Amino acid sequence: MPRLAYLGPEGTFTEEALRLLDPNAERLPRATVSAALTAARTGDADGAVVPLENSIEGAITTTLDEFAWGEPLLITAELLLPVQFSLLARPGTEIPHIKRVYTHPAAITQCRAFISRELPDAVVVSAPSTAAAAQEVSLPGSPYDAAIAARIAGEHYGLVELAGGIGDRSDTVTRFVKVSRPGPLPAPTGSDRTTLVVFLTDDHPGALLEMLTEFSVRGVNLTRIESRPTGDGIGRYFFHFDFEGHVADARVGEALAGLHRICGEVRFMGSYPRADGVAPQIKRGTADAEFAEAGDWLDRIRTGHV
Ligand SMILES: O=C(O)C(=O)Cc1ccccc1
Repeated sequence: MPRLAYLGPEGTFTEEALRLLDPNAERLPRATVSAALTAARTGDADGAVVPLENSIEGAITTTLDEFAWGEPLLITAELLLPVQFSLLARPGTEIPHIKRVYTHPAAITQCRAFISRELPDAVVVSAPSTAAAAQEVSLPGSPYDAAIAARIAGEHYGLVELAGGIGDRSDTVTRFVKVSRPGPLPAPTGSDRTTLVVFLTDDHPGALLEMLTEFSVRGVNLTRIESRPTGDGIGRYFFHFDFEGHVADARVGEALAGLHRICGEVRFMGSYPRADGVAPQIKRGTADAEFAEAGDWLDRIRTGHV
């Protein structure tokens, strides 16, 4: 039974994602994404489940930066989870009396319309997670009047639901990933995704285009690209890429090798099954068999067998 750390406490969306990814895992709640990843790195846990991005606000930057700067980890699975938010409070609280709301920043950005319509005068404070907010609000002396969290977190911490489905959109999805210390890769399934972090050592005109060209000429379809500051001053960035395919695919392997040749550092973050099961688009001339045939053709030339 794997032991998986996650952004806790009990009742977070991350816990729901973990239960779906690995129903048999032992769950080890941690207070932050960083603490969950540290547990995976040190061996306190066999792996971790953390949020990576959502369909409204984009990346969870703590996760991206941990992946780039921390000890290497490997993504082995992903999950897309539709999330529904509820306004939760101690029994007896009424919406007009709510002055201070506590929740995770991703919930604040996804419930903006509700907050400005129903709680225009409330101060909204960032919490380490939605369930941490619900837990805090449940304490009798809490400085907060309400939390925004999953309905189940309200049930868990003895809060009542004052409003449900309060997200700006009903179709919001969060993408979670399971990570472990580097080891064997999940086998290719025919519907896979690969994640990389790429650092440039030599900034010059066209550097980003050169990276993109490595994908483009091999027919590799990108599914996410993100730039993050390196911290070394304004204008200094590194890049995250997600794209279709598995590193075992010839076109993906060739693109990686090309990036390795032209970029400062390429951190391979894993090839793993896609949660949506979508098969990659394979352009003419970029299938494994076509790469193999072209390699054989080149060998014949080089060995004088044309
Ligand atoms: O705080 C949580 O419950 C999390 O798992 C992070 C999060 C917050 C809001 C939307 C999706 C994930």
